[in-house]
Amino acid sequence: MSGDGARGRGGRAGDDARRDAAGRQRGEARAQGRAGRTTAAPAQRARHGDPARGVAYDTLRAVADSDGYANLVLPPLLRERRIVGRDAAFATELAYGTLRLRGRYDAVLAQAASRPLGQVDAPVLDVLRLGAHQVLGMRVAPHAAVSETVGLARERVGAGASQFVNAVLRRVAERPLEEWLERIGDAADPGGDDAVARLAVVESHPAWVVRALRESLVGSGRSADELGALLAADNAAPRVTLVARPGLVSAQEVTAQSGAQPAGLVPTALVLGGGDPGAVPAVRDGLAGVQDEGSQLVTLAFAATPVEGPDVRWLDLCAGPGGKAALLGALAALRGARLVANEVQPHRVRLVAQALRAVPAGVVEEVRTGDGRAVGAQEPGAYDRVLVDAPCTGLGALRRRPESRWRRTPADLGTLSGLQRELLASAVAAVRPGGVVGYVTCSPHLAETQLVVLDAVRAAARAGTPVEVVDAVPVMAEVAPTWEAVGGRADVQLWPHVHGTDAMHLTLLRRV
Ligand SMILES: C[S@@+](CC[C@H](N)C(=O)[O-])C[C@H]1O[C@@H](n2cnc3c(N)ncnc32)[C@H](O)[C@@H]1O
Repeated sequence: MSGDGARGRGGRAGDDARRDAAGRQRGEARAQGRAGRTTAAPAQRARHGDPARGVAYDTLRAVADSDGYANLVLPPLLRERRIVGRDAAFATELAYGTLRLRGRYDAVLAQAASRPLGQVDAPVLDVLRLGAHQVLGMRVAPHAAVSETVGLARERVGAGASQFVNAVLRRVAERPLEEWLERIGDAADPGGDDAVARLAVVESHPAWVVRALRESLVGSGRSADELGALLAADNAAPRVTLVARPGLVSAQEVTAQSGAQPAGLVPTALVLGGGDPGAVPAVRDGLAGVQDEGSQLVTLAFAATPVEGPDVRWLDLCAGPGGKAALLGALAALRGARLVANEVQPHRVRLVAQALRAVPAGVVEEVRTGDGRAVGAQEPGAYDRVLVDAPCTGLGALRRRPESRWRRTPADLGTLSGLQRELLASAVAAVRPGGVVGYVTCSPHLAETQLVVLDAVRAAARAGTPVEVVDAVPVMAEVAPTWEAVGGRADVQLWPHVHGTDAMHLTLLRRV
């Protein structure tokens, strides 16, 4: 099951061996009584209890109270409190894992608690969730997970609540994960005929997301039987993948600097075994970056698609924060092309400029702030290639954004797919006949992928700027030889449980 997967994968067993029974790290120095696990002063530790658990709790509260994003809230808190190394890794797994598996743990807690969860104050419920993840999803000894979490409750939400937390977590710790999964699955699906309801609670996804992902699997030529594996993959921490930007740095150089090893699908992608990617010299200098292998693959495939005629002016229509733009910039430099990077949000435009800092002078024609929907009318037929990496629900990157599955609603689809249609229509107008448009989402939802493309092809014909779908199979054979096309489809749909990437979608279109 994914909870086991989350703790079993990623080589954390070594870390676990070095923690004491309370989930605390026992480095050599600490074991010899020479050092604590953080740089916080002893007085501060005594006042604030376990800093790693405290930071995970504060992250959950910020996500709940201020609509924060865990991946934006947690890193600065770790820095501020000088929590580093294995402590930081422990806090990160505790916060992110708890957020991903919230639905599963709430179902467990609902059975273990003496009162309905709706009557439990939100801060107390967050403490309980953190405790449940330590007991059921991490290798923390149950008695220690309970006592440390009770300590956290006493400190943050009061003595009365801590007794309640103690009682509930003791009940949670009475059964192994597998038994809880049976129980919560049976409670959600008493008749044994509602696989979606069972998977939703066991694999901790909203039911509408489970249904949508099942449709996406089937619609992209895969089997609905893969659904459980897909959901489980969403619950595992993603590996950290680096991109060695071609022409700026070689994969071998990045490996020599970081120990990162080939990811497997595309030659630019390397998996970092551990450590801070920002400390790798090539990353610091912008020659390499942190980028999911799926993002690299769709960018490489877009750039490798043949255009008819000149191939000198490229546009990245939705460029922020600039990961794909930086890879495109590196490729453009090698191929004698120029790149325009467009983004609507000014603060993200600054990130694009930063991402492009290592691309040779003269290659980046412009990094601009603008509404991509207007570009087709403003610059008709002005580009040889246009990439539309569209704003989307992110349902393909749920493992990376731990809270997002609980925030998204089906209503988001309506708003986003309207915007996606407009952006794709603008891209089609901005590319010249013979040129190529790449339509990319980090969502596999059919309403954001195949349906948007279908409408765009029809709309383009009506608008007098017809396009055809380009078969991605020969392009993929060139950029990712191990990739296997499914069901004769011309587009590309990647999956975390199959490819180890985000569930990125790519359709290639050519103006005729
Ligand atoms: C999926 S992200 C792009 C990620 C980026 N290509 C990368 O690899 O780093 C979508 C981007 O589209 C931007 N966006 C949203 N609406 C837009 C519009 N009307 N015009 C241009 N960009 C837009 C968002 O601000 C966001 O930065």
